[in-house]
Amino acid sequence: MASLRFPFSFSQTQPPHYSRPLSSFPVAAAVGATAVGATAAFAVLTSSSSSSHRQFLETALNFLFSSDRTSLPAWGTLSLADMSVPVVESKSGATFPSVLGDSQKLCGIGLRRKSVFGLKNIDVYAFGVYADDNDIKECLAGKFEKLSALELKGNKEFTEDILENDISVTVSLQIVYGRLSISSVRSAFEESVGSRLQKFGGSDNKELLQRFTAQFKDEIKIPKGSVINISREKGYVLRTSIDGQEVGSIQSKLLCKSILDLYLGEEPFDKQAKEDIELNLASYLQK
Ligand SMILES: CCCCCCCCCCCC(=O)O
Repeated sequence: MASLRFPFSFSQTQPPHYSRPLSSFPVAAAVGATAVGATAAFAVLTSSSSSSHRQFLETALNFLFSSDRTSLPAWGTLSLADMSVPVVESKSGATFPSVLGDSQKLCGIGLRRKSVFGLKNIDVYAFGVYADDNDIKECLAGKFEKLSALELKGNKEFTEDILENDISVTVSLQIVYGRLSISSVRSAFEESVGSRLQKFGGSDNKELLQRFTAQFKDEIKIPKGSVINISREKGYVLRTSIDGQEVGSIQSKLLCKSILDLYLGEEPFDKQAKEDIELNLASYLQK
């Protein structure tokens, strides 16, 4: 039988490692558990089937029982973003801040693996998806607020509305493969974004794809640790920056949807990441 371990070895200075970290649901469970007693938290912890959720819950509990904590957040409103701890994608070691800019909260992280010459899979980049919770609420609360976060997870209409609507979202790619050239970044985008442009917009979008990939100019270096941020901003403006330097912006609803579809669509690069992201986005409607 598992034993109760309080406090966990949580350090405020060292970012916690999660392989699959960010479900508001277990955090909410942890917060709730504080109110009803550690026994309930223990029950949730020991019955959690997924080791990542278990890990995440442990961290949440650490936070709650940490001596550094000065005040308890309101019932059910705690998310990792509120804890302001960076999140580490455990397989690659890539670290993601829990909040981007003023208002975008980290909703989930994942890993993009790609097969090379059909032979072996390499880990190319880790990614984090950020969204503005107020935007989500403004756009989608009217339609979905009666459904629980768990009911919304996997709900096709909800996912479709996230892809389609003018909601601020950023996908942050952190390169983990050490020998990446900018031309391979261009061709990877050509393949993945190209297939989505075709799926949603038909075959007549070569020029749009070319405008997007042309942002990744030959002189740009992309060593391990480089960060490519791709943001959908208000008015369906897709802004791209590399290591904090803007490389271009393109106003196109179709392009925005095609990029987000890579991570949240029917065939996402990382299925578990998509689930975590959806659950967190859905939880914003409940707050
Ligand atoms: C050797 C493999 C090279 C792959 C480079 C991918 C770099 C970024 C591409 C982003 C879009 C995608 O993941 O398809």
